[in-house]
Amino acid sequence: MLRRLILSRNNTFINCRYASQSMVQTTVDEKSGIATVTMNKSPVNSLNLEFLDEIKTELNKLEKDKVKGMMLTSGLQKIFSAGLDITEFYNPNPDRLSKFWSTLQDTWLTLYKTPFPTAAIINGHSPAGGCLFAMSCDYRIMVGPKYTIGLNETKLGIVAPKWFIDTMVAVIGQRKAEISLTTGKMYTTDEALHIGLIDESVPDVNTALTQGNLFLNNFQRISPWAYKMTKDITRQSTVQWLIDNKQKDLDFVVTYLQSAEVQKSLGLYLQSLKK
Ligand SMILES: CC/C=C\C/C=C\C/C=C\CC/C=C/CC(=O)SCCNC(=O)CCNC(=O)[C@H](O)C(C)(C)COP(=O)(O)OP(=O)(O)OC[C@H]1O[C@@H](n2cnc3c(N)ncnc32)[C@H](O)[C@@H]1OP(=O)(O)O
Repeated sequence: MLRRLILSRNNTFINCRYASQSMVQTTVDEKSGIATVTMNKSPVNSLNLEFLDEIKTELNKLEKDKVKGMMLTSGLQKIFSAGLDITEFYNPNPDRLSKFWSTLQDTWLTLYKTPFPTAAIINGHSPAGGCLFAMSCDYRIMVGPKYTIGLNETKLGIVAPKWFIDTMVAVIGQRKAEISLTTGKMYTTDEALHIGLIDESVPDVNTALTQGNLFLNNFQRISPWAYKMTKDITRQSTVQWLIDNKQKDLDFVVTYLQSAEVQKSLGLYLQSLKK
């Protein structure tokens, strides 16, 4: 791991930690203690095993370094994240599929439970797993108006797992989540703001980062212990369900994803993407 100091947008020095050929770049503003984690896996930030592992490792490092907050964003032009890498579960190797799903569970738990406040800077499309990661942050700022966000699993002929669904219910409520999930709706920025899936819509990424810093700076005046306890209590039932059902969730998903019917739907969906 290499470290260097670079000059940030607001002319303060930031501590930049990066690994050669890394898919995740992190900078930490020395003054505010706020980290920016940038996902950078071309072409669409699809979440495969190695990428998830890198994100999880980075989040754990930030926790160890006691950062004061974290913004999650994308280094790609128009995509926050295309969600889970479909090639991990289309014609999969069963061992790798198990490893992939356990890593997804652990990465999500790490992100959802961070002891520091988090903001998603959604600077591009954010379907499915991309939407899950954005919803797992404490606050969402999306660059409008061109991009879309949502849990579109039914459009792929698959079902969002219970913990994806519970995460969405926690953000927009049961009724809106049910409609969103069953229809696989991808919302425009304006629509997402209207239903509360995002907290702010802004015209460009610089404004999004400024607003993200503003949100995270609110916590300078909040006790970290009070913050963490409140977040733990609020998110407890969703987190605990997965902790208690990790193996069951894994076994079910691995079997379900390898069924002929699901594989057929995924094949057709992948073909439509290539077109
Ligand atoms: C009974 C059941 C009960 C309980 C449930 C139990 C189990 C459930 C089990 C499993 C659930 C699994 C959950 C999955 C959640 C997911 O995240 S699935 C992924 C969903 N993602 C998408 O649908 C996004 C698809 N992509 C797009 O819409 C567009 O690509 C995007 C808008 C992101 C970008 O558009 P554009 O810039 O035009 O790029 P391209 O479309 O040309 O794409 C570039 C290349 O990237 C490939 N690609 C795109 N997305 C993915 C992806 N998610 N995974 C892998 N590859 C992807 C695309 O094919 C192009 O490849 P090419 O260059 O043509 O080779």
